[in-house]
Amino acid sequence: MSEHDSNRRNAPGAALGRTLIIANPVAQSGAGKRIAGQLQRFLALYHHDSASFELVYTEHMGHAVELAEAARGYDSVLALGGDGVVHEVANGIMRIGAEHRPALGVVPVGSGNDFARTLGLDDYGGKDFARLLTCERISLDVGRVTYIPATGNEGAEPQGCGQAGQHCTPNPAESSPAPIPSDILPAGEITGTANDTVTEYFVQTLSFGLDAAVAIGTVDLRATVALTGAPLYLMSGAGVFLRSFKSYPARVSIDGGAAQELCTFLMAIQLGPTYGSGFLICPEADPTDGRFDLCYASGKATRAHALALLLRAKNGHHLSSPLIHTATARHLELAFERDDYPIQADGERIRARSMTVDLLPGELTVLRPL
Ligand SMILES: Nc1ncnc2c1ncn2[C@@H]1O[C@H](COP(=O)(O)OP(=O)(O)OP(=O)(O)O)[C@@H](O)[C@H]1O
Repeated sequence: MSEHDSNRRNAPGAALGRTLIIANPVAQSGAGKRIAGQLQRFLALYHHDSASFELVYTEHMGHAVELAEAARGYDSVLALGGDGVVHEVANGIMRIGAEHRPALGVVPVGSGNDFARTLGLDDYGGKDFARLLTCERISLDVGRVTYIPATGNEGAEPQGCGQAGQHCTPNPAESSPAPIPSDILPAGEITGTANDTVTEYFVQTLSFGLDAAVAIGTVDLRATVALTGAPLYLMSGAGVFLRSFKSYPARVSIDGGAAQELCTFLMAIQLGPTYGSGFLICPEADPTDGRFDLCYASGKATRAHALALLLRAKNGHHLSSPLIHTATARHLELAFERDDYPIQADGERIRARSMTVDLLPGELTVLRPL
């Protein structure tokens, strides 16, 4: 190898190779566009070969899936935005055959940034671009969820859960989730023929129940309040606990075991340890260990008790409660009593009556800053 080649290989940014940056201009209330411009200027000044970077802006929800799917031939795709855009870019990349799949990198400019936190980018201020150029390629596990999209109107109100108590028999008028516009399409790919089965991937979190309602609630809230990060999630959480507190009866089978009837107010299936902008729901979760970490609540809980538990999850202190259960898994079958449960994958809403969840070990190459 010549000295020139060696310098080039060790130059900042060499690990990225030919790179497509997919930027959400409206992420974090418009900060996405400003930070993408700053990144472009930084790369033009400091990178050894600025021609190997291309920047493209998303124009609408779901666009990042299409842009990433078309990135075959690139070495890396950087998702600039929040967890929603990371989710879409990951889904686009996963549609590319494994041998041609670019690596996923993140420039976190969002409200939650939980996937970035898993990669050690929690103190990223949107300006530390040099860190992007010194990174390593690692293989991370990916979650795959398969479901038939639901319309959101089927099923009776939950009838309660035996021992679970008052919280399982809510007043329907105060507890029905807001209807979801029909133009919100899943990030996943329609793979079925008869039933339009959707296959969708996630890189950080899949959950249903009150925690998912809080994440979904931030979407509307951020349009009206100038908050981001944990304060945004706490405000959304206050609304959910005041207006929509209830449990979500579900039938859950883990790794092919007998189905359990759960009356739970939350169930999280995690690849990384946090969701909801840093809530440490599964502190031991590790996206390189080939398994999901699960956390679910089961048993009688009042509204105040459930709220206290969720707040304690900010630091992982919820785990000492007898209501909280943990497990690990590679395969889950979930069936819900209704098809309008709040369900989120990396913060994006899914609407389904049942779903199958599988772990794909080491399927995604990810750029982790050193
Ligand atoms: N150009 C666009 N116009 C409107 N919405 C868009 C556009 N590009 C992407 N979106 C949608 O914006 C939503 C949120 O994007 P993103 O996750 O990047 O930022 P955020 O909401 O600020 O952060 P977080 O997801 O971490 O809370 C996603 O559902 C995405 O599909």
